[in-house]
Parts: sequence; structure tokens; C-alpha cells
Amino acid sequence: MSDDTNEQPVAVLSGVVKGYRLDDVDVPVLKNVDLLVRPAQFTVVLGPSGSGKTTLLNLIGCIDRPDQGQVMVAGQDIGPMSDDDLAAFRSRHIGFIFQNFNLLPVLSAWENIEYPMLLAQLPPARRAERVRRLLKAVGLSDRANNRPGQLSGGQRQRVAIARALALKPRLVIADEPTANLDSRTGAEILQLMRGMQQRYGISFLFSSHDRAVIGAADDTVYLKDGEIRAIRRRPTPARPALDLDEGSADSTHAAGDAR
Ligand SMILES: Nc1ncnc2c1ncn2[C@@H]1O[C@H](COP(=O)(O)OP(=O)(O)OP(=O)(O)O)[C@@H](O)[C@H]1O
Repeated sequence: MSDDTNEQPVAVLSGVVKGYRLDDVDVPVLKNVDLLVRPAQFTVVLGPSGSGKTTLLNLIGCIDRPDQGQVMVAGQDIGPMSDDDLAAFRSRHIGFIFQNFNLLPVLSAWENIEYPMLLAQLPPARRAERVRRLLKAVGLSDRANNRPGQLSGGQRQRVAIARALALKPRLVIADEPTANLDSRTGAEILQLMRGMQQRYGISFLFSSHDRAVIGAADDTVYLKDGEIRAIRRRPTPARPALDLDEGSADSTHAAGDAR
């Protein structure tokens, strides 16, 4: 690896090759990618359309496996895992945030956040306490019973952030998380994610064209034609992290959000 860090990474890619087969033709997408994703940082992947950003995020998000090379996430090589093991590993270690929020429309904010914990069979009392803390942390305690259709875009993304954190992941993958928000709301969402990242020591890995997201990045990965052309890292001091189930759940959101 060419990356230089003394910290335990959340993901390490070595010699990763990934392509797709279209009409009997192999289309290479990622070509010999080496990357280290630092813990508790904002990492943004930049690149032109078709450069392989989503393909890269899908590998690190354990949605897909490499054709060649190795993808280590939270210290585990995902290549040899069965589909079931990979799915279980993904839900335990990784949260996802999407530009379209992807909330279940018939469920309330509370139920959307609780849903991953139900699937993971957490006991009811633990679920309830964690949903309460997460709603407070994203500034939506008073919207627990609202369904997504009764929330603004920014509030929906807050619910999605809380849901992404429900199983205490080490890594949150956010695909253009501010793309469908106006710039002020996008800035609030960014600030909220920064607060979560610092408070709970979570890594955020973004794909984004939003200048505000790019400007906030600790690490920026430039992808072109399936190759990493440059990595810029800002030195960031390590901070002590809280456990989601411990300490106070004070809101870390920007003022004036609870519209
Ligand atoms: N499932 C698939 N089957 C076939 N080809 C695919 C598949 N997924 C992606 N590709 C191709 O791989 C290349 C890289 O796609 P990818 O979605 O990773 O790019 P991207 O950088 O995220 O692009 P964008 O910014 O437009 O979302 C593109 O040429 C795309 O057409």
C-alpha cells in the first residue's frame, strides 16, 4: 500500500480489479485500485460520470465483490464470504445513506429508525432507548410519529442518518446525500453528519458533486477511468468517541432544523 497512516483503517483495497459483462463483452471499470479508508474521517470520492465511483462504493459497502485483488473491511477479507455472510457482515458494520433517502413510506420516523434493529433482533427495550437517542441526536424527537410523506427533505435525510447509525456501524456510505436538498438544508445535513462522525467515531465515505461536501472532506480520492489518480489527506487529530448507548444524546444538529 502506498497510503501512509498509523491508524487502524476501516477499509483497505489492494490491487482491486472490477468489471461487468455486457453483451458478451467484458467492460473493465476499476483497474488495480489501492486505497485505505481512515477511521473516523470524511472521505469523498470524486470523478467524472462513469469513472467507477459507485462501483468502488459498492465494493467497500460489501454489496459486491472484486474480480481480482482484496477488499478488507473492518479487518475482514470480504472476497471469500458467502452471500449470507456478506449480508450479515454488511448490516453489522456498514450504514447507508442515499440521495433519495430510501425510507419506507408506510412507517413512521420512529419505525424507520427501529427497522434495522428489528431485523437484527435487538430486544425491545434496547431498541426503544436507541431510537429515542437517535431521534434526539438528529433533532427530530417531536417528529417520531410522522411518516416520510409528512416530513421535509432535510427531515427525511435526518431520519435516514439516524437509521444508518441504528446498528452502530464503523462506516457509513453516503451516495450523494445532499443532492436532493437545497444548499442551506444540505449544509445542515453535512454539519449533522460531521457531528455524528466526531461524536461516535464513525467513518463517512461519500460520493458527491456538492462543493460543500467536497470542501468538508478530510480525505479526497480522485478517480478517473477506473484508476485512482490522486488522494489528498488532511491531517486530522484523533478524538475520543462515544458509544451510542452511553452518555447524553444531546442534539448535534445545526440550529433551526426542526421545521
Ligand atoms: N451492473 C452493471 N452492469 C454493466 N455495467 C455497469 C454496471 N454498473 C456499472 N456499469 C458500468 O461501469 C462504469 C462505471 O459505473 P459507476 O456507476 O461505477 O460510475 P460512477 O463514477 O459512479 O458514475 P456516475 O457519476 O454517473 O454515477 C460505467 O461505464 C457503467 O456503465
